[in-house]
Amino acid sequence: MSELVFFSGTMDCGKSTLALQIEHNRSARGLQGMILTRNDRAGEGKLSSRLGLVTDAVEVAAGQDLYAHLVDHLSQGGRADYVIADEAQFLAPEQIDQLARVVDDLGLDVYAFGITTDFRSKLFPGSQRLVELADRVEVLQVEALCWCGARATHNARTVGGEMVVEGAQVVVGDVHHSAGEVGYEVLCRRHHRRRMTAATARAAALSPDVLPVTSS
Ligand SMILES: Nc1ncnc2c1ncn2[C@@H]1O[C@H](COP(=O)(O)OP(=O)(O)O)[C@@H](O)[C@H]1O
Ligand SMILES: Cc1cn([C@H]2C[C@H](O)[C@@H](COP(=O)(O)O)O2)c(=O)[nH]c1=O
Repeated sequence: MSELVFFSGTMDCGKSTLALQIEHNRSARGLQGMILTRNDRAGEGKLSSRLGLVTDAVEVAAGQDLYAHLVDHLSQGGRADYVIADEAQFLAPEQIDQLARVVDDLGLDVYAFGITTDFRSKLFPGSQRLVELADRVEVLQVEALCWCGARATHNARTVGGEMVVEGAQVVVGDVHHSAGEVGYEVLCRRHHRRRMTAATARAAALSPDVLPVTSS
């Protein structure tokens, strides 16, 4: 029975790497996947991992009907044995419904990869729909860690190392970024709630206010 599977986790936990591994293992056995993505950091029509692997993908457009895309592809003699959708948080809820229809009506497995929540710890609409519709939600085994060593469960957006809570939901970026740029950092819930990033924790530790007071 074909399935819609949502592989979810924070940024930088290995989702795209797993997508590329699934693709590699299936293509090594002669299967052919339809690889979809949207707004990958490597550029349009790319699915990339921080381990350096990258493959070509179909860049999903806003409003594109993904079920119709698959039907057109197959009816024109193209082949698709399964579907991989990376950065699935950026898909519209309707597009997730179309992927569910690909599973149910075309009998293809669909593997979707994405972050569940945004920098304000609110669900992305596409991820919400995936949680609602997926046959399985899989949390990745490799733990991304907060600066304190706890499992990272939340994505913070940072500017100059400080966490921000205002701004557009979608801003493409990375956990590795230059100083001053908008970037991201994964945190545990406790430190996300306290808006405490690695940089602000370091600054607080160095602050004279928190140095132990010596009694004389
Ligand atoms: N130099 C490295 N050596 C080993 N593993 C690395 C290295 N750089 C990145 N990684 C691994 O790659 C993961 C990020 O993979 P990626 O697929 O890009 O994440 P995601 O798609 O979830 O944002 C990191 O959590 C880490 O496990
Ligand atoms: C938290 C958050 C993230 N994004 C963007 C930043 C990246 O371009 C992607 C996530 O990619 P990854 O492969 O999982 O690292 O999402 C965003 O636009 N808005 C956010 O709130």
